[in-house]
Amino acid sequence: MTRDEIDALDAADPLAPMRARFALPDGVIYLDGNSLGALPRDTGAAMADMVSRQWGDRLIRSWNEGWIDAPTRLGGKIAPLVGAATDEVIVGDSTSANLFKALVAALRIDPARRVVVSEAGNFPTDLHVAEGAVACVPGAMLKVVPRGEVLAALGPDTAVLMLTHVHYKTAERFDMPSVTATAQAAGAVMLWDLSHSAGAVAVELDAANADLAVGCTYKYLNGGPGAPAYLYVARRWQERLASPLSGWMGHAAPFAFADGYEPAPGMKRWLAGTPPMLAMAALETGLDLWASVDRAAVWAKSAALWRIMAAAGEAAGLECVTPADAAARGSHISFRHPDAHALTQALIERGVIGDFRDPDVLRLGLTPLYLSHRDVWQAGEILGEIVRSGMYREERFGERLAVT
Ligand SMILES: Cc1ncc(COP(=O)(O)O)c(C=O)c1O
Ligand SMILES: Nc1c(O)cccc1C(=O)C[C@H](N)C(=O)O
Repeated sequence: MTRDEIDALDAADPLAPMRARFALPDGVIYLDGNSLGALPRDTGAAMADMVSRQWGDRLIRSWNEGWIDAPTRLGGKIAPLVGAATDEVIVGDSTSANLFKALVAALRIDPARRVVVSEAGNFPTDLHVAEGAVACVPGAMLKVVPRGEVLAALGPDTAVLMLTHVHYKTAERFDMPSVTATAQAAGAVMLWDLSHSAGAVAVELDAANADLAVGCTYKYLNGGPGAPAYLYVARRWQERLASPLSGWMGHAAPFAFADGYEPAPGMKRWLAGTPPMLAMAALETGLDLWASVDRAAVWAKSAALWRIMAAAGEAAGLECVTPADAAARGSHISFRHPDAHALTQALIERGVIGDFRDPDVLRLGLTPLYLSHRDVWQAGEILGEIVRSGMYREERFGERLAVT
C-alpha cells in the first residue's frame, strides 16, 4: 500500500479520535499494548481523586460510596466486551488466582472426572496454576498435549478443558463455539483464558455457551500494570460452584463477621479479600473508554492493521507464524526469526516497541484504539530497513533483558 492509501484509511477511521484519549510518548510507536496497554489520559486525574478525595477526605466512608461494589460494577463494564451478562463477570485478584479458583471449583463438580486437559505451550501461568490446582484435589491430574490433540485428549475422566482463546505467542485463535461444544459433549467444563482476546477480537461467551472464563485487564483494556483480573461464570453454574479461596469478601454477609463461611449468591462468592481500590480506579478509567466505542469498528481495524504489518513482514522476507485468516487469530502478529531478540532490540532503538518471546519470536501488538494505520505502516517500514540492512546483528543488540 502507498502512503496515500494508508492516510486515506486514517482519514476514514471512526476510531481515530480515540488516540487523543491516550498519553503516548513522542517518538514511540507502541506495539506492545498486548502486554501492557497504554496509559489513558484520564487515569492520572482518576487516581488523584481516588487518593486525595476518596481515600484522603472520605476515608472509610468511601466503602459505602462506591468502593464495596467496585468488583461487580467493573465486571459489568467488562461483560459487553466478552459477550456476557453484567451479572456473570466479577473483577478481582490476578488471572493466575482466578484460574486456580475456577479449576479447583470445576474439579469438584464430579469425583469421577479428575483430569484437566490443556495445550502444551499455553501461557506458562495457566499450566503452572493447573499443576498447583490438581495437587490440591485428591486424584486429580493435568494432561498437557499438543495444540492439535486437545480435543482428541478429552475423555470420560476429563473434568475441564482449559485453553487460551488467543495464543500469547502466535496469536492463533480457537473457534470458541465449536471447541466449547466439543468439550461439553465429552462431559467436560470449558474454561477460557481471554487475556489476549478481550478488547482485541469479538468474544461471545454466552452465545458460545461457555462455562468459565478468566482474563487480564492490563493489555487491551488499559487498566495499568498489575490491574485486577476478571472471572466469568455462566449463570447456570453460579449457585452450583464455589470458590476454594473462601475469603470474607465472598461471604454472603461479610459484615456479620460470622465464624462459618457461607458463599454469597451470584458472582460475589468469587471474591476473597479486600479489593485493591487504587488499582480499581485506574482500571475503571480504562474500561470507561470502551463505553463509547463501536466494537465492530475495533475488530475491523484490528484486521486492517494486521494486513499492513503482514505485508511489511512479507516484503522483508520474515516468516509469519500468525494465521492469515482474521477469524483464526487475535490482534497481534508474530514473526519467527533466529535473531528475534536482536531484531526486537533494534526496533526499540528506532522507537518501535514490540516484544520478544522465547526462543525466536518477534511479537507486535496491534491495538486499534490508539494506533493509526500510519503508525503500523511506518513501523513496518522501519522493520524492513532493519532486516534488510542487517544492523540488528550489531553487538549492542546481543544483550538479553530480564523482562522481555
Ligand atoms: C494468556 C495469559 N494468561 C495469564 C496471563 C498473566 O496472568 P497474571 O496477570 O496472573 O500474571 C497472561 C499475561 O501475563 C497471559 O498472556
Ligand atoms: N504481566 C506481565 C508482566 O508483569 C511483565 C512482563 C510481561 C507481562 C505480560 O503480561 C506478558 C504477556 N501476558 C504475554 O503475553 O507475554
